[in-house]
Amino acid sequence: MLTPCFVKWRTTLQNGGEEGVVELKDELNQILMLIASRCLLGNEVREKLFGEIYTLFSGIEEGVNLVCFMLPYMPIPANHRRDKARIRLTEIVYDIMRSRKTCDGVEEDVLQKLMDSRYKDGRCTTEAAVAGMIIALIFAGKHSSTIVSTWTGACLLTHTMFLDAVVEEQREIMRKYKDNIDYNVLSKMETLHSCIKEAGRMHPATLGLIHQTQKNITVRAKEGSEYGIPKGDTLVNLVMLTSKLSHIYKDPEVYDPYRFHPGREEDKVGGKFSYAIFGGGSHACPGEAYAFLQIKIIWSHLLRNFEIKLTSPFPKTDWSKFVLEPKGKVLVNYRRRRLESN
Ligand code: HEM
Repeated sequence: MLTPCFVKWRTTLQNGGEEGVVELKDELNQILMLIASRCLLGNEVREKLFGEIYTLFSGIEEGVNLVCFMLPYMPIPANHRRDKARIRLTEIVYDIMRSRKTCDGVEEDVLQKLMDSRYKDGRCTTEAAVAGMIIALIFAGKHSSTIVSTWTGACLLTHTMFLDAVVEEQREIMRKYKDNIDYNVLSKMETLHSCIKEAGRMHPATLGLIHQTQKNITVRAKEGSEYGIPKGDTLVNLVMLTSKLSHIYKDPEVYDPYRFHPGREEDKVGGKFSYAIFGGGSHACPGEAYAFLQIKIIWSHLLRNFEIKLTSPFPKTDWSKFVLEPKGKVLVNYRRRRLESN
């Protein structure tokens, strides 16, 4: 299903040549938009509307900063562009849904699943609800994955030991499975998986999680003291702090993907919420497995087909954004290669 996305992306990445310099965040954003539009929205978008949808989502993403979050209705250009983009995206989704209904077309994508879904009481989903859910899903799926895959690249390209380990893992995969990368093969890329997971821990996309307690609970601190929290209270987990707690993660400021491997498993030391990059509880991210899958597909493809070097300094975090992303341009030099399996 994803091969056409890579073919389309390769043309952009290569820009006609075998080597060059590209801005990594932008490239990853494009491939993730291609994947999202194929898997979530369907063929119509990827074939005919990709450029427009890409621009509209950039308009929405521009509105994901702290000012727009605190003052969502303030008449500033970012809020205006976000709202205009949302209206146009809804129109596009309505058109796709209506044309599928008119032509009796059935596609294999999430949009179709939402269109065919029913509420518990038997009612069909409304057009407005489907459009809202699909736009939210694309945003949730593409934006955070772009950020985590860019941090993964920046971390790997500056840590030779782990880059070599991931490349060796790809060689091993190629020896065994050639280029037949399916779901099962992706689940065998354990080193790459840990490198992505560790990039997420070091650079969490989420500033904090805000949840409301549904019942009275008791929380025990590490020294043993207990705190009662009444039902209805709002709790905030500052993920960028909790993912660096030194009694859970040894040398938390060091990029060390092996901390998740058997024998160490530091993400389990503090209980099930030690690793909260994807949230937790009843509102935990439902797209976690999908996110790992797409980031693994992208980086395994890149490492097998390109030699890549980071040419700009290691990026800083952009604290003005609501979803924390690498600040400024992340430039990489690429040269096409075919990774030899022996
Ligand atoms: C690396 C990529 C991703 C990261 C870091 C991420 C992170 C998160 C976080 C922190 C939350 C809030 C959880 C909480 O409040 O406890 C969340 C919620 C959510 N995510 Fe993700 N996510 C990613 C990818 C995806 C993908 C690929 C999808 C779907 C295609 C997705 C769909 C959602 C949805 C629908 C929610 C709301 C869940 C609810 O409120 O019940 N996410 N995500």
